[in-house]
Amino acid sequence: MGYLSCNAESAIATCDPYYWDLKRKGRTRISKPNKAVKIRQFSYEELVAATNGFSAESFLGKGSHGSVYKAILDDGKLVAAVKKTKLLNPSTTSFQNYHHPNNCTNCSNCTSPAENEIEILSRVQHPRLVNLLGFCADSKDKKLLVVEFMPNGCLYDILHSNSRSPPGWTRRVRFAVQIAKAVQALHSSNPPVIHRDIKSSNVLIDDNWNARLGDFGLALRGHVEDVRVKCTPPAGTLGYLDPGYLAPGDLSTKSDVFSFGILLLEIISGRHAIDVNYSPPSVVDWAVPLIKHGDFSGIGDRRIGYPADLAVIRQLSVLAARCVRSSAEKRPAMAEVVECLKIVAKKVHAPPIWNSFRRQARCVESSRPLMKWEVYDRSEEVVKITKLGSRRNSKVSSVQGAEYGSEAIGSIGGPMGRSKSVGYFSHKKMGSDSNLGANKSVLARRKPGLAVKMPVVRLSKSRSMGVLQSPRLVRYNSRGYVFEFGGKIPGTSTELDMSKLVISVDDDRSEKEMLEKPLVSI
Ligand SMILES: Nc1ncnc2c1ncn2[C@@H]1O[C@H](COP(=O)(O)OP(=O)(O)OP(=O)(O)O)[C@@H](O)[C@H]1O
Repeated sequence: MGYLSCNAESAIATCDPYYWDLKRKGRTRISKPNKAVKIRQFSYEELVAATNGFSAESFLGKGSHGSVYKAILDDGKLVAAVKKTKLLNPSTTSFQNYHHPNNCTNCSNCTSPAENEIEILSRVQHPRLVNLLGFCADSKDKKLLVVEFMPNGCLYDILHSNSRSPPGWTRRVRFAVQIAKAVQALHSSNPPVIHRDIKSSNVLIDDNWNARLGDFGLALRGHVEDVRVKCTPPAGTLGYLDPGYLAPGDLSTKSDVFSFGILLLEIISGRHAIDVNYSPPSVVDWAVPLIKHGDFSGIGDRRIGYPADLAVIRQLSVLAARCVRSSAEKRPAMAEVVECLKIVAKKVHAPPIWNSFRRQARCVESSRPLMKWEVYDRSEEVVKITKLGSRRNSKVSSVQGAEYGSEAIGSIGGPMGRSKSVGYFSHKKMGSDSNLGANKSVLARRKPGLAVKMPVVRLSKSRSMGVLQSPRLVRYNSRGYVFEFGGKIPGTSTELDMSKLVISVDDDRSEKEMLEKPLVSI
């Protein structure tokens, strides 16, 4: 995507330099000025050798400022990414357009994105950033950046690629928390750093599948009085850019909050920031009216269905809507965004017993209206946990009521009804002799055309209790398969009737793995 620039050199930028947000909240702890991080200086020859002469095999991708290559350094002990900026055309480069008349060395108009990135990343390091390892200057004194290598691509590809299954809610929320923490770290550093280009293609995924914020070519570090901040014209990526950031003086940390809000909408919906296939094309113009009307069901990514706790979508959507408010002052600070997301993360994480089978389940009451992407008929929708003489089973019911009592989505308005999650069962509550005489429907995501292999559903507790097999395929549509199966676990006396329980599988494994391995292992 292109960069937007406008000439407004005289205004003064603000980036909450006096920490008004923190002071207003009674938190006056101000971090010490960031010390310079020790970074390494590489020789050009070293990088040429490490990238095999910047070969096609080492090529990782191309951005608006240049190309990125994989580099193997230190006899294979260090794998890094080398960012090689292209030769700059003075007529098209924004920083050249705004060249400071005095040719100062302190102004971002007079430094290249690579120099800017080195300047900032040599001061700020954080586990959620793509950190700088070193740099190098070529024979023409053009800077090359050496940054941490991110082997799992960028969030943009993960969200929008058709060739892999989209991430589930747990992973999406985890990414959102990690990106928010990265932005918060920038905003709370001293002096603050405003990234100005938060977008899914600048979020890279490390070898542990953690999200890292990268690409500091447009970032600004400084206080209101700094020449660098005062002279820098607006920039960013269309679709993510704060509409109120029209002159240098409009800049604040809240511009990043806006871009983060767009990114959050993208994470929730799987929609591009701008997509002409939608009306309106802008994700914010599309999503905010839906959120205002409480139509959270229309926001979630249709490819993955619902999270176990529907409050997850509601809370994410409301937070995103707050981030993209047109009035910058009304947007939350990133510290607040992080706190909100941590709460959502607790909801999206199932308790340990359910984590063990890495999927989420939900019961749906018959009174709830059908959601747009649900694949089962209303006739199958009646879900009830019935007590059949077991004290243990009654606990299961009451646990659900207690968990959801304060979080009834239906009370927010809109088409979402109150839902109950079987994800809140614990093996203690089920007891050692629980019986799952069950009729269940299991919905698994599945690509059309793949042969169906019937899953084995293991039912056990802390120890394996039995195996429920031979599920019956009820139907298939483009969203997946619905299985219905029943049976009793051997050696049990009480019965928990989970008739018409609907389990939607939110599983990050591949489709193949998901069908070949047991769907449910309690
Ligand atoms: N540290 C890294 N490790 C692995 N791949 C990277 C790394 N940094 C960038 N890449 C890859 O290189 C490509 C170009 O990245 P770059 O940051 O230059 O541009 P971009 O963010 O895609 O676009 P723009 O410059 O317009 O923001 C991207 O596809 C990205 O996946």
